[in-house]
Amino acid sequence: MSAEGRRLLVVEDDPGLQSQLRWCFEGVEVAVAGTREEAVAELRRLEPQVVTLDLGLPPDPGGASEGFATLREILSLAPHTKVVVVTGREDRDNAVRAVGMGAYDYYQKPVDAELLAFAVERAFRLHELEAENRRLAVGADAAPLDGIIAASPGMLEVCRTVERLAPADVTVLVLGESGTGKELVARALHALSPRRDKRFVAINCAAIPENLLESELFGYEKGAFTGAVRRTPGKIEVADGGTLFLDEIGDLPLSLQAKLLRFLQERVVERIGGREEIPVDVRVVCATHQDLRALMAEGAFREDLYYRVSEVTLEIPPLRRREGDAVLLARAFLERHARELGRPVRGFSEDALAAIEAHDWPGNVRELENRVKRAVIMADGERVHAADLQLDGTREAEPLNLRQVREAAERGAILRALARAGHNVSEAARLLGVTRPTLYSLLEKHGIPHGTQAGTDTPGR
Ligand SMILES: Nc1ncnc2c1ncn2[C@@H]1O[C@H](COP(=O)(O)OP(=O)(O)OP(=O)(O)O)[C@@H](O)[C@H]1O
Repeated sequence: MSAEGRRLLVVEDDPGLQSQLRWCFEGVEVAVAGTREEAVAELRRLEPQVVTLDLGLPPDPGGASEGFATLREILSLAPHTKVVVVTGREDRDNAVRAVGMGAYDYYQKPVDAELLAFAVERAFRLHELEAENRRLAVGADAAPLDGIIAASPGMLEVCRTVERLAPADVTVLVLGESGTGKELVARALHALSPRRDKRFVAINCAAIPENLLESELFGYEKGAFTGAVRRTPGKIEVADGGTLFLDEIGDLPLSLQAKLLRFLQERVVERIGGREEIPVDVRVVCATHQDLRALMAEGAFREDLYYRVSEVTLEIPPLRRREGDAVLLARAFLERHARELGRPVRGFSEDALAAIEAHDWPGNVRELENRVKRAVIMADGERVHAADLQLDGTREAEPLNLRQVREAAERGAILRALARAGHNVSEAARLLGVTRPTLYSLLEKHGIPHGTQAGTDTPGR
């Protein structure tokens, strides 16, 4: 916001002081308000970074009740605003109370324009610094391991185990419900290992049909089957020197279980249609949300393979059993998505926080992230409410001004068009009835990411 310049709102009912203060701040756009209603209207219109607020406003010019009410309203609508309260000479108690309520500073009358200008200058500078810090802090949240947000004892223990296991080449089996962060843990094992500069190759055994899975894993020679037009290395080979992450190992068909077991024992692969044994040095990490012991009992999972892949097992607790993590994660996702989507959303209402804590999160962190992302798009004001998360509770957020409502509507329309157009910008522009360059500048304006998406088999991140 500060990129558009410094804006100051002077809330003062004395006409003499009003005209004096209007002109004493250089390089600052100034608006003046004489009452609480005017102040809130100007706050919505101007979006000032700094407000000077005379606590003695009508109908209580001798007291401070109206000033306090105004302060409360300003800080609830625009919490990052720096408010400098201006009080009578004898009124230090109220000044201190105002600071306790969240005002940035106080200034006692009689007004010395030069001194007040200093206080206002400091407030602008602090606002700019804080805005910069907020920008930098996004994503650098409590991170016991790079990329993993956690504070609960259960997850911190997982992180400590990851640190201990990462340097060793042991095969790790990561267990946990869907969406608990198993892939994230596998990536952390890679990132903290000496293999970090080589590739992390992920393959989801449940997502690929059996006949394709074999060629995906082991590769093939030219002419090995119809359509095999050129020699293609498999994922295992591609991961040479790095880490191979086999997700949903419980879904690996029995025929491939035998082949994988052979690879784990002998550390060589043979491409389909090939004769050569190719030595491959990979660290294998597997994951599943299934009960492998039950699968073994049914004969659906080989016992010898189980013992190979589970040299060490690591259990990721479900989100409902991580005390305090849901709110921590929700805050981090809100900051991240608000920034990426360019939405003016700053936090959660009380009812939203209560709902986040009360919810069972059957889809774990993935469900939480999806709900927060959706809420960031849907929220009308600065706060996300329980209703935006589609959790219980229905209190409506109050938008700051019409510009914010318009921007939210504009952004919503763009996101829907992009989704409908499969992220094809030309097609989305056509759906929206604007030119491609116009859409590009709108994407920039709203900070909506566009362009290619990262794959899962990029070299270690
Ligand atoms: N502790 C965490 N901190 C930050 N992000 C997390 C955390 N746990 C999970 N995530 C995010 O949640 C999403 C789901 O995580 P991930 O894909 O690792 O789960 P998974 O257990 O492998 O899921 P599945 O079993 O469905 O494959 C990802 O976007 C991941 O980045």
